[in-house]
Amino acid sequence: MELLAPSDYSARLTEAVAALPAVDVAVTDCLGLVLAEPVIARASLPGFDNSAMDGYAVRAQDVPDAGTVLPVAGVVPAGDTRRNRLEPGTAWQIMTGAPVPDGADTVVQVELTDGGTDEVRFERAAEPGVSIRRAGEDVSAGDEVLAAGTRIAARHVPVLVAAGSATVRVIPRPKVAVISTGDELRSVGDELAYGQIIDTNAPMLAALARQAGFEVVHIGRSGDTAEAVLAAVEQASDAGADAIITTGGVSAGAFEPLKAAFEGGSEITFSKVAMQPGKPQGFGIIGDRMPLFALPGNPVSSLVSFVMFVAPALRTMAGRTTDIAWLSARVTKGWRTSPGRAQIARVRLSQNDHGLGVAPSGGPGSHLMGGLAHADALAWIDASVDEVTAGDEVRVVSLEGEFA
Ligand SMILES: Nc1nc2c(c(=O)[nH]1)N[C@H]1C(S)=C(S)[C@@H](COP(=O)(O)OP(=O)(O)OC[C@H]3O[C@@H](n4cnc5c(N)ncnc54)[C@H](O)[C@@H]3O)O[C@H]1N2
Ligand code: MOO
Repeated sequence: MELLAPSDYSARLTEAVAALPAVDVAVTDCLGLVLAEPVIARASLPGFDNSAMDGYAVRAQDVPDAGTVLPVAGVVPAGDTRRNRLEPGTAWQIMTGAPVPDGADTVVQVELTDGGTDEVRFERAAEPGVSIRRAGEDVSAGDEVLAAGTRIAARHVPVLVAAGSATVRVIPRPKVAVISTGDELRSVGDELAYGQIIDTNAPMLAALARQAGFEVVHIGRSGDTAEAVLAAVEQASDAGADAIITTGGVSAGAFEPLKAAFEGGSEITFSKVAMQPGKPQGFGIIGDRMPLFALPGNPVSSLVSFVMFVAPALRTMAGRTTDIAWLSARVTKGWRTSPGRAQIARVRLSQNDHGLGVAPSGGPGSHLMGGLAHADALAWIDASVDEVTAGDEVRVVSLEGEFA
């Protein structure tokens, strides 16, 4: 079977999926989601002229000199819903955020006065237009405050909330189900007979999916028969999943349950990708538009496949970027790699005077979980390269964030 270039394989997956249908979500619950429509301000911001300082609202012309004394008409606290009026020759004591009385054209901060409550003495002449935050100077009602396609971050929340909509139309977070396959698998805490191992891939893939910003709705496991796989897939889809990730059973052994369940049908295509780890892959759309990613069983192969192929496709479903957040780093200690397949190497990053440095972390075996825990990034090494040497520039993606 011909080896596919990783980029071609990834494109095949991202092109086969689509953004989920938009839904309305409370503005307070939309962190990390992508706007399906622009957000239009229902109200101007600020909503009214208000004071930027604690002090006195006056007409500047009434405070022409240092030493001017004016009677204080009252106090305007923040939240005052009265429509106050300033009579010429008087002052209102005013607090930060309080509405400026009609007729006042400036605010003198309290530090420049004697702070009086019945009458107030000013230390210097007042300038017009000081310390007033004008209605609409930030946002005007009807303005587009956020464009469709914006992924909501904390910095967007104030304007989103203040703009006055209780809900926003967003693309929901894809719901993911994870299924591990293999008769040898047991759960953490179970007694292991000789030949059995703990299922590490299902918990790892669930963690990867959550780390990348998706929701996990089901974690299942299947034995090594086609019937068991099909039953597990049905359970995952009953759990409300938008996408299913399986691990194991996609290579050349005598018991390859994913292949047994789907090979020969038209739904899942099994491929070999020119990448190490992560060569054997399966993907297809099953039933009613359900993407199924069939990843290799070796734990590191599974992790690399998630970062390289599954996460970009799930991001497409979430309306997010397909791009992986590659950074450029300079190799500080070299390593050998076997040519023919792109190597996705486990590495550690360091910061040095020249920028980001990168060194290998552990061996290349796809079963090495201890070493994986010490790597904090993956480095892309082209298929044509057989030796990476100190000083080479390589692309790396951090394993700490969302990979995008
Ligand atoms: N004759 C060949 N053998 C293999 C080939 C090949 O091309 N020809 N490819 C190798 C490569 S590369 C990979 S990667 C693996 C992929 O194997 P499968 O996807 O079929 O996965 P399994 O055989 O089920 O398991 C492989 C390995 O990983 C362990 N495993 C599986 N699931 C889990 C889990 N949930 N948690 C922890 N560990 C798991 C499993 O016990 C095996 O050791 O195939 C190579 N073989
Ligand atoms: O492709 Mo396998 O993932 O090399 O170990």
